[in-house]
Amino acid sequence: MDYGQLMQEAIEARKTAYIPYSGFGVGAALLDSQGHVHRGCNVENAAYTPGNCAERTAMFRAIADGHKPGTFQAIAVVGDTEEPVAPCGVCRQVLLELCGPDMPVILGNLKGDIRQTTVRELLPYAFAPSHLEEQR
Ligand SMILES: O=c1ccn([C@H]2C[C@H](O)[C@@H](CO)O2)c(=O)[nH]1
Ligand SMILES: [Zn+2]
Repeated sequence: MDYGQLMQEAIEARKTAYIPYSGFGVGAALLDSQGHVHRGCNVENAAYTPGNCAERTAMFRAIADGHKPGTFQAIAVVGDTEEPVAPCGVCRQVLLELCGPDMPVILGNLKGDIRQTTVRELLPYAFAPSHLEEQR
């Protein structure tokens, strides 16, 4: 599966977004170590705060299906945006935890613009799991 195909999966995932409040649909597609895709969409809530982003839906779905942190190959994310969609800060932190700093992140929009980056580029100087193990 190439990144173009992964983006197509994200575009499909976006169609299931539950977005009664923002109207802003996002889709994500996470590629696992076996080449299988885990789709995610954003899921909103009347109380707003409980809403979940597409990226986290895809990651949590894969973890719940038994995949281990650090074993994923790439994630594609898409929104109907002028520029390739920008993941929120919370998702960047979860991407670091579950996908690691070097994993490719493919950002896109419905016009077909693509931006390839990494988790490290999206979250520099990050607070990381390893910091909890440091002793003084
Ligand atoms: O990368 C992003 C950015 C935003 N959203 C969602 C959160 C909310 O449901 C809506 C508007 O912020 O879009 C995502 O799912 N992923
Ligand atoms: Zn997010």
